[in-house]
Amino acid sequence: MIDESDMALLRQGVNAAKQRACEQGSPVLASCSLPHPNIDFVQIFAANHRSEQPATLWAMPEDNFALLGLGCTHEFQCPAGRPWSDLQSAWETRIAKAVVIGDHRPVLCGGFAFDRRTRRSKLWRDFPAAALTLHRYFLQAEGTRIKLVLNTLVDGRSDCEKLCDELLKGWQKIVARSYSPPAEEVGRSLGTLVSGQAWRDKVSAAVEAIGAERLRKVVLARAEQIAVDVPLPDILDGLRQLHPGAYVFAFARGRSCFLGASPERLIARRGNRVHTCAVAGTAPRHHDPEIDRQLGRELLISDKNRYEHALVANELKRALGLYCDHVASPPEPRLRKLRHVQHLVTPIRGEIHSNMPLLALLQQLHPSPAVGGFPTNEAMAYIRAHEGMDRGWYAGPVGWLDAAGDGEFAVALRSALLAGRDAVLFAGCGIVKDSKPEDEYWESRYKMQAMMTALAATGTEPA
Ligand SMILES: C=C(O[C@H]1C=CC=C(C(=O)O)[C@@H]1O)C(=O)O
Repeated sequence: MIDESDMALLRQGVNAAKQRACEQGSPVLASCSLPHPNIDFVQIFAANHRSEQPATLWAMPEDNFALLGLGCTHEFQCPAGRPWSDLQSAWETRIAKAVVIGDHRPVLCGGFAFDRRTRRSKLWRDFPAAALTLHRYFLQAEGTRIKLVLNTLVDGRSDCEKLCDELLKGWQKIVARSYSPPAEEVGRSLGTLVSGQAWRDKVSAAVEAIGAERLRKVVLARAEQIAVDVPLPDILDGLRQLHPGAYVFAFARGRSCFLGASPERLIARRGNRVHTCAVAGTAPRHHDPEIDRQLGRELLISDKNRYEHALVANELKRALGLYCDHVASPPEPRLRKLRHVQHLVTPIRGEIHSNMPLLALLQQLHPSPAVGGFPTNEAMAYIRAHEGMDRGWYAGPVGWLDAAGDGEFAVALRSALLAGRDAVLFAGCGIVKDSKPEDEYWESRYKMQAMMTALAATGTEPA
């Protein structure tokens, strides 16, 4: 696993960082990467997500790409009212002085709350408004190539030999640990979940508000609480297998694990190329292929869904255009078939101005009308006043950012917050002037199936 030559590299990095720390009088990051044999990311995450926090799992099964982060070397947060680009500046400052040994770029993983202006409820207390973590242990898989990255902060008085030894022993412990189910039921008090009927009423009220006010679209979300008996490794494997084209993610903090399989890319940056995607407008799937195709054809020509979709695509293009050249997208939305629903999608690309931080663009794109509404400010005010729940990280951006400013963030949809044997599932629907409460309710249920199936549970509807 980690042999003597790897240890020598680690020592070299840590010693160099100590020397730099002495010169500048402040701690320096040592980041060392080593090749690693094949290892099951899901098993390692599940076995360690409670003891090595924060813990991150990120997988794009179809692309054979996965990240796993355990423990914290440093967490970058963003105080309320400050732009997210501050977080990126702090990261750049840290990385400019770092000692990096190996052919990798250090990576931060984490997420942002949907609405930084609402106070976190008890349910989401372990999830800050904005948190990107430099994990102590980090694994990256691209195809069959796996790298282990060890990150540690070194100061002028650090005992380098001891630091290296602790890192090594820590990793050995992680690999040896096996998954154990949660010891007790958590039994959290979740407050009142909105009943199905009450939510339909909220949709009716939103349709009226859309008729009467400047508001043209608002996304209303709902939550369902269920009991879960499936072990975490099976849930995560289920997500990977059921949704190979999705972003499969899990973030463990405190007693909770926020996980999901999102179909929605908010931003991906490689060099100056950026890609986003409008995903809005939904129809169910059907096991009969002919009916399924018919549902798809109807979705493609549905005025209501095309309108709902166009608000998202236009707004994403506008926001991208503020920081990018050559913004381009196909003229018509396409159909994307997921396991339980089909969506209208419009991929959009551009070339970002070279000095523009990814997190500045991310903040421009979020909340898109796919999760907030249109116009954004009116929709957010409506959600705050009427939705009646804290979305936490649901519908917020989650993903990763590397030392060169490349990264990828998905919108945290098709997700649930798991604590012990409780799960709270979330789903929302874009409400426009022609929305029908009953249809939207069923749409939200289909969307929840993405998680329900992996949790192998049937939803219990609050009365
Ligand atoms: C807000 C959600 O979905 C969004 C993304 C795709 C389609 C949507 C729709 O058709 O309403 C929503 O805008 C969710 O899944 O919780």
